[in-house]
Amino acid sequence: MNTQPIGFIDSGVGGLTVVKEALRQLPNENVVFLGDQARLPYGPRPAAQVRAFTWQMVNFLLQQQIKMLVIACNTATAAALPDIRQKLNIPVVGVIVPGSRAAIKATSTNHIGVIGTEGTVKSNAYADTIHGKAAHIKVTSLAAPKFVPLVESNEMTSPVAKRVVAETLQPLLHQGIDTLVMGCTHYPLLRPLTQNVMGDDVTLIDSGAETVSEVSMLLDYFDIAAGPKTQATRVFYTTGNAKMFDVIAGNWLGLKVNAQHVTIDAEATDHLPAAAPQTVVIASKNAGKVKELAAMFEADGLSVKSLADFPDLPTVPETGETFEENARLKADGYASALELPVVADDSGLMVDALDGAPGVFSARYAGRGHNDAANNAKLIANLAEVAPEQRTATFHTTLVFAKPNDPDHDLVVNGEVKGQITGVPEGDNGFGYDPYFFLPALGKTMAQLTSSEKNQVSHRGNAMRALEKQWQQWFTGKEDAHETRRSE
Ligand SMILES: O=P(O)(O)OP(=O)(O)OP(=O)(O)OC[C@H]1O[C@@H](n2cnc3c(O)ncnc32)[C@H](O)[C@@H]1O
Ligand SMILES: [Mg+2]
Repeated sequence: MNTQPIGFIDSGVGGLTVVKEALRQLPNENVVFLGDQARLPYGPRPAAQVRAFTWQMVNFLLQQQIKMLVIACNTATAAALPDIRQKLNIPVVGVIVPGSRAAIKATSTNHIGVIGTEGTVKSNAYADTIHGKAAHIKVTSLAAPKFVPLVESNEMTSPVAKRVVAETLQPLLHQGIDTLVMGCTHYPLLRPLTQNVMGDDVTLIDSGAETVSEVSMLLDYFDIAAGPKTQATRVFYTTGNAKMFDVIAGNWLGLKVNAQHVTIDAEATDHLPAAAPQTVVIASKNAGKVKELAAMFEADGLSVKSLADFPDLPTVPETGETFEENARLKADGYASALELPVVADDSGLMVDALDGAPGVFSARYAGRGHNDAANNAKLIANLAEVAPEQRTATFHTTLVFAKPNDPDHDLVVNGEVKGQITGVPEGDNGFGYDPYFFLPALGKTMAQLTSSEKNQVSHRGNAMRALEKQWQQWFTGKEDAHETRRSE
């Protein structure tokens, strides 16, 4: 009996598909998992770099006294398994041989498809392994580089995921493939979408699940299984964002996961060029705003989250006196709490006849129990004596984009639009003061515009266009200093 843990490593959350199978097949075993999300994805990286990163993960887990190592990542298995197996004196299991073996068993047309990351496909590891055992089988491999980002941003069932999966798998259809190897441990999280596109006649092989059968066999062979009375522990480490990891891992494993953030080699990470983020959080509780802001980032290929995705996060109070102060408070506060890049918007209506009110108090204009209707009622009451031509007003937005724990380098942009406050509300679109905000040039209120029409003229649209020009450069650290300085 041996109660030391089995170690699992992966570039991200994908290896959890193997852990899930291990919890099912080997419930008495202690498990320790490390995901290297800070340096994800591994797929496009050169093999030598994948090997170096994999060794850093291995060394971290060796300090946890593991009795067996599972490389729950196809890219890392293809790049590093022989080397690691040769140098460690504990059993080391990869995912490629078990997946290949299961595929050979399943095929009757003798044509196997393999999907994997660019690294796995380029290495030819599946084709070589399959041909080493059964040379007559035809193997068609296809890289699916968009799958890992979908899974890591928890987008497994979204319409975008559906489209990406259908488009990616297109070249594998109508070729007589009856067995498809999901050659990346992230892919089983997209299993329903994959099965749907390939059709029910195609057998999907989950290399990770097959790997656990091999682990089970080796535990017996080396006589190192944990005894039946073990109170099993499951420990999770990530080099990335622990909160995000907990959400995905918790859903997938059906456990309460409390991952610990670790740094396995800060020096190696520091030398890497900053990659553009995959996920951006819009730090707003206002669904109208989130919808308008999300459209831009999604068009730039990012996955967008909002505060609605993090319901337990404490609210950052808006105690500033200007739009910029409030937007900075929200962006910096949420970015450091979430350890993710965050965009915050502070916006409001400034009415000239009311000396710029409600201004930064636009959301809470009506005081306790405020809502859009109460705010609008107070606005109209305060303007009752003001002639229509004097009811000029400006909508203002300040957007602040913040990286985690770097408040001195926020990106700040502004946008405005001018109009007039009408006495009679018109239109059902938009939110807040939109039904009363009349645009003389269009002869309509903001609430009479569709969302894309509003975006073309609005304060937020103008600010977003300014942000769109700058954010990618700013994010990778090549920003022009004057764009980020604190405005007076
Ligand atoms: O702070 P968050 O969670 O982002 O949401 P909020 O609604 O409290 O946002 P603000 O503090 O920036 O207050 C902005 C208020 O200004 C008004 N407002 C801002 N942009 C608007 C728009 O495009 N159309 C109509 N009203 C708008 C509306 O009443 C908002 O509640
Ligand atoms: Mg607010």
